[in-house]
Amino acid sequence: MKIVIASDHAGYALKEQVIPVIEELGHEVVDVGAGGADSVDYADYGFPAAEMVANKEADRGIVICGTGIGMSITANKVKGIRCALVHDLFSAKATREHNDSNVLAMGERVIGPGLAQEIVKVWLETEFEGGRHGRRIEKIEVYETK
Ligand SMILES: O=C(CO)[C@H](O)[C@H](O)[C@H](O)COP(=O)(O)O
Repeated sequence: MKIVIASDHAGYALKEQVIPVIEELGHEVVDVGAGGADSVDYADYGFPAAEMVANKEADRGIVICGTGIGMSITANKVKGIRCALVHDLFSAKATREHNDSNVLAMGERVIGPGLAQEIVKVWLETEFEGGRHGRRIEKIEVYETK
């Protein structure tokens, strides 16, 4: 898959730590910044990443800020995006199986790199279950067309 990744300054170090994990799994990574730890605004990086997924220029996205909250709010403003803020392995698996989340948000100030790397692996490798969960997602998509 092609995976777009974005962070602000507060997620930059974790972004650098998860990129090799994504590549080791055989995926292509497109890094849309930030390019360092100087203070920036998460929306300037979260919107371009989410738009790449929504426009099918990337298969999935990973967005990282200090808490993951600003990035997840940003990504979920983009039509077609189902961004899950995840800081545990159960949720990483469940949000793929049940929500077919297409963007993963994490907070560098919340979890360490080891857990974040495991979350990324589980999130990338877990398939959507479909069935009743597909019906629920369709209701979100109908709402988005209003
Ligand atoms: O938006 C956030 C919080 O919801 C992100 O965690 C940001 O990374 C954070 O707000 C940045 O804070 P800073 O004091 O400007 O480093």
